[in-house]
Amino acid sequence: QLSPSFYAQSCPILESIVRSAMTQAVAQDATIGASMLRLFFHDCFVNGCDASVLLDDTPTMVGEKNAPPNRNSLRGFVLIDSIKAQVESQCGAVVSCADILAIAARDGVNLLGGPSWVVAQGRRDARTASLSSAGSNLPPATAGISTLASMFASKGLSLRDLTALSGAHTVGNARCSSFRARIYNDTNIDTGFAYWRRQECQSVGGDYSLAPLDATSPTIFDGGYFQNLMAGRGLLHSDQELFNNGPTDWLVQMYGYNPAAFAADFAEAMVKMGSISPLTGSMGEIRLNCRKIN
Ligand code: HEM
Repeated sequence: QLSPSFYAQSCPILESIVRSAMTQAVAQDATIGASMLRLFFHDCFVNGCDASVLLDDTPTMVGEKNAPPNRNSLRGFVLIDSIKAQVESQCGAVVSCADILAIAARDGVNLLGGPSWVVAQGRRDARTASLSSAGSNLPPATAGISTLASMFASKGLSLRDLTALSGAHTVGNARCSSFRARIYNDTNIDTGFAYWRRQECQSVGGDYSLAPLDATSPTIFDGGYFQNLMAGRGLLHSDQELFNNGPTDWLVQMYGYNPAAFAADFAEAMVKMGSISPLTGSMGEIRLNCRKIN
C-alpha cells in the first residue's frame, strides 16, 4: 500500500525539504547521517516503521526512548523536530513522522557516499510506543549469529539482508559499554585492534567513551566495514559474528571485495526493512509533533 507518489498532490515539496535539511545537517556534523539511519532501524524493528521511537515518555506511557538499547544512545530527535516543523509549515498535517524518518535515513546514507533508493510513502504514526517491545525486538551487541538470524527472520529479513543491513556499521560510533566485552574477552579479534581500542575503553568506567564502528572511514558509507570483519576488526561482538566461520562469511567477503554489490543489496534491504508492518489507511494518525500523539 505504500507508494512513491503518496504525497504527489498533498506535499510535492516533501523530499526536497528533507534533502536540504539533511544536507545542511550532515555538512555541520557528518555523524548525524549515521544517527538518522539507526533511528529508522530502531523504529522499524519495534512494531513496524510507525515513528513509535520518536515518542517522548508521558506520565501514562513509558515509551521506547528509554529502553535499554536506546537510552543515552539514540540521537537525531532534534533534527527530526526541525524537519517536521519545516514540513508542517509547507504542507500542514499530511506528512507522517514515520515517512519523514524513512526519507531522512535514506538521505543520510546517500550524503555520506552510500546508495540511494526510492522511499515508498504512506506510513502513518503510531499512538503508542512500548518499552518492552523495544527490549525484545532489538538485537543486542552480544548476540550470536543464530540470534541475529532469527531476530531478522522474524521481520521477514534473510541472512543476506542481515549482512547487508549490518553494513550500516560502516558509519557511526559505539559507546565503550557496547564493545567492552568484545575487546577484553573475545578471542576472534585482531590483537593490535583490541589493544588500540582498549586505550580509550578501560575495563571499568568510561562507559560513554565513543569509538567508530568502522575505524578506517567512519563517516564514509563504503565497504570498509566488511574489510574490517575479514581482518578480525569488527568492533561489536555481533559484527564479528557475521564473519566467524559461519553461514554469512561468503557474503562478508563478497561485499568486502565488491562494494557495488553491497550498495545494491543494502538499498534493496532498506526498502524491505522500511516496509515492516506500516500503519496505513485510517490506522494511526498523522502526528503534528513527532514527540507526542495528537
Ligand atoms: C545486526 C544487529 C545489530 C546490532 C546488534 C546493532 C547494535 C548496535 C550498537 C550496540 C550500536 C552502538 C550504540 C551505542 O553504543 O550507543 C550501534 C550503532 C549503530 N547502528 Fe547498529 N546494530 C545492528 C544492526 C543495525 C542495522 C540493521 C542498522 C541500520 C540499517 C544499524 C545502524 C547503526 C548505526 C548507523 C549506528 C551508529 C549510530 C550513531 O553513530 O549514532 N545497526 N548498533
